[in-house]
Amino acid sequence: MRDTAPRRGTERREPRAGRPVMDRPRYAAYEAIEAVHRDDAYANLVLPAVLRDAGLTGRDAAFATELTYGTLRHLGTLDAILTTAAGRDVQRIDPPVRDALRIGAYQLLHTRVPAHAAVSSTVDLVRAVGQGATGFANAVLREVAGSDIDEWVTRLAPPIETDPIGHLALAYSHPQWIVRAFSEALGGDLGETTRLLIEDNVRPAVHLCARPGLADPVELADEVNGAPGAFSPYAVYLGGGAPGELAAVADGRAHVQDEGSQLVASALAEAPVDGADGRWLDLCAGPGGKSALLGALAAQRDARLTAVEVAEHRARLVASATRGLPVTVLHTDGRLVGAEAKLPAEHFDRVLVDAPCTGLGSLRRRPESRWRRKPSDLSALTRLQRELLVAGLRAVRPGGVVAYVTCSPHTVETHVTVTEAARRCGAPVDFLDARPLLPAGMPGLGDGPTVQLWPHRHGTDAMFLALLRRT
Ligand SMILES: C[S@@+](CC[C@H](N)C(=O)[O-])C[C@H]1O[C@@H](n2cnc3c(N)ncnc32)[C@H](O)[C@@H]1O
Repeated sequence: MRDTAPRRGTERREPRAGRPVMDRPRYAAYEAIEAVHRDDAYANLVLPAVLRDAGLTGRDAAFATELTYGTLRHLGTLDAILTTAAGRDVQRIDPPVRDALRIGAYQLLHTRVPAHAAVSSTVDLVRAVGQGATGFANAVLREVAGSDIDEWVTRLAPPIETDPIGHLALAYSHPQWIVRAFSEALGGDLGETTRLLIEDNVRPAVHLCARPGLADPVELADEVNGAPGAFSPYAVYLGGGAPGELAAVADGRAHVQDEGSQLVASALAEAPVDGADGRWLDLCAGPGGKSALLGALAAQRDARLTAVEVAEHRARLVASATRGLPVTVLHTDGRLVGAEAKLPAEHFDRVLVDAPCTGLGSLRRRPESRWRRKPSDLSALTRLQRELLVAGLRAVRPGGVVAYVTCSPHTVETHVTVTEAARRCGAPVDFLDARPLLPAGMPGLGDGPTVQLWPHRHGTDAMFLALLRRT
């Protein structure tokens, strides 16, 4: 098979003049995926701009979105298949041709697009972006189309009996270290791990938070053609459409927020504290989703939230997300509790430490992130998590409560961090059972005292919550 030599440069590539431009949804998906790989861009940020520039709306935009997100999620498996079909490592294929082939293979193996349409449209795409590789692309795609996805997995994945992690990683397109971390957090249950991996490959519904005191979730659900959430009293599941265009979001009655994030923030607000309850602190606030919910709850209870964020642009996002609410935004390092006048020690009644983390709990929302994250990210992150939680435990007064939250179920970021911070903080702390602070009847919350939410159990991101009371 013939291939073109890898091309240098990162310039934007347009279809070559004089060539027919293939259908716009596929080209839009190609542009978005190329930007993700070339510029380390985020698909959820780059795609809306690509769709707008291409003038795509409705079904065309939905198809381009499916191709972009689906191809990026399934990249690991698609690359293994393409490597076999091409007879060479996929990394050695010219990047534009490689991305086009990935989009073609995704259509062949994961959509109802007829095989001839998937092949011919991809060959058109390669003709526009890949200079002379059409014969190669045609041959590779015909090879891919010769088997369905189950046959490919049977052929390429190691046996589940001898290498369960390797098998699941290939079958459900996740890096092995992430499958291992999920399996460990799920107590080694491979059935549950499989259900989680499947859920990570499905695009989740957008959740809104109807701000308490400002919007009623049932009325909001009617207004946006959505449905009230299953668990959070503030959640509304959006049926479709762009949340940014909703009047309720524009006028501050609601904001976009995963239901799991709503649940952990409201658990902190509901946790019992002894005595005064007017000083609340969010130590890692950007971009401000949990600050907005806590701020709305604080407004109903005559409390005030201090929202701390170290990154200036994210501190501005917090200010904008909490406009009109009793929230003071501080642009500073949360670890300065006790050293910064506005962050006195032993001062706050409720403290949220929603620490920076790997984000392994929200892979379904960020299709490229599973391929970007590395196990080596863990050591710097867990150190920062521990330091921030120690600072949070310094900030809370005796009798007050700290919530430690991550959007990752990795046990090193959850149990290990919490245990270490509690040991090192130098103050007496007790664990509170977080389960009774989540809605009654919520299934699958485990043995406590901490709570791990899961996409496959609860339809939420995999949020972890530990509640610590300063004694
Ligand atoms: C997981 S995010 C918080 C999400 C936020 N609570 C929300 O619901 O929208 C973690 C945030 O902590 C910020 N951060 C990182 N290091 C920090 C530090 N030393 N002090 C304060 N904020 C920090 C990051 O910039 C990031 O915005």
